[in-house]
Amino acid sequence: MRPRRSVLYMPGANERALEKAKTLPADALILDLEDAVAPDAKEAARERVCASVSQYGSREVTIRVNGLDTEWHDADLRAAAQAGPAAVVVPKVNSAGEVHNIERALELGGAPEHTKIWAMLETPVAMLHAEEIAAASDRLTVLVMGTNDLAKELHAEFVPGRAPLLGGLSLALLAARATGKVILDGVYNDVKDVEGFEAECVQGRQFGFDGKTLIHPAQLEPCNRIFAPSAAEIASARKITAAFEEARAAGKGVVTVDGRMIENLHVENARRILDLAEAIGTAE
Ligand SMILES: CC(C)(COP(=O)(O)OP(=O)(O)OC[C@H]1O[C@@H](n2cnc3c(N)ncnc32)[C@H](O)[C@@H]1OP(=O)(O)O)[C@@H](O)C(=O)NCCC(=O)NCCSC(=O)C[C@H](O)C(=O)O
Ligand SMILES: [Mg+2]
Repeated sequence: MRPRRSVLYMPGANERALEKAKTLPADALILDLEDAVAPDAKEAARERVCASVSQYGSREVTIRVNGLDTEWHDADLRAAAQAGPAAVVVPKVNSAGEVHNIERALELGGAPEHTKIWAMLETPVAMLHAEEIAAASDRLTVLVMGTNDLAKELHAEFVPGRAPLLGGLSLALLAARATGKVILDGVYNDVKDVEGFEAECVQGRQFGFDGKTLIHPAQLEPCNRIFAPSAAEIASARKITAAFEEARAAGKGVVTVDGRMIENLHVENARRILDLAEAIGTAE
């Protein structure tokens, strides 16, 4: 299991941020060629980003290309295919057909097998097509929420608790889980609002997101903490797996732990928690 609690965007034209990220505790990075890069800086950013893919140690490094309907998309995809990041992040994916086109372009561009597709879901059409997008290709491994664009398209307001976005978030989560893909929550724009950010991380985790996309280094620590299993969750998961194994050895399929019924499905969840803790390095 690969942890993707914290996934930090960095503007591809910002040399300082690209350098700084080499020391930051992000599980994954998105080197951005899209929204965070001005039109006249797109080509220089593409060159810089592609040249720096291998410089981030164990962090999972991805490149966000410009959208399918832009003049930069084809050249971005060709360059990214050659650079061979862990994934190409594609904004505003709206259909399975678009995923197939991206897949073909990566193959034609000579992308290595390990370069996957992360599709951004950020339009009303994408929400309604979430399952077909998620299921379109084995190369597509991660769905990424684009909540700024989604709010804009919906004419929705940003409010604590995100009520206007919950329908879209739920559809995307259902699609991810139905197709066995990882799913990342959208960004929180107010980098100074620590309390609001933490509340949104907790909400995202409760929803079932695997992690959250971020825009500022200060968001890393709370995000890593909130999306990691707590010590109490790890202890409980250990107790559940141990009790269930004991029960199985005694020929039983169900057992109680601390007064609660435990069946195979709870054990599967406990194992997922232990695998994640192991991958993060907090299992002990
Ligand atoms: C939001 C920012 C513009 C704030 O920048 P700034 O005011 O420079 O921040 P600080 O002065 O507090 O920075 C402190 C140091 O941290 C480095 N830094 C800042 N941000 C990053 C980053 N993202 N990655 C790595 N390092 C970063 C600064 O260089 C400072 O370093 P030092 O000088 O050594 O102290 C800025 O944070 C920023 O640009 N963030 C990313 C914005 C971005 O990428 N936006 C696009 C992606 S989000 C999106 O598109 C959402 C989606 O599509 C949707 O629809 O929702
Ligand atoms: Mg967007």
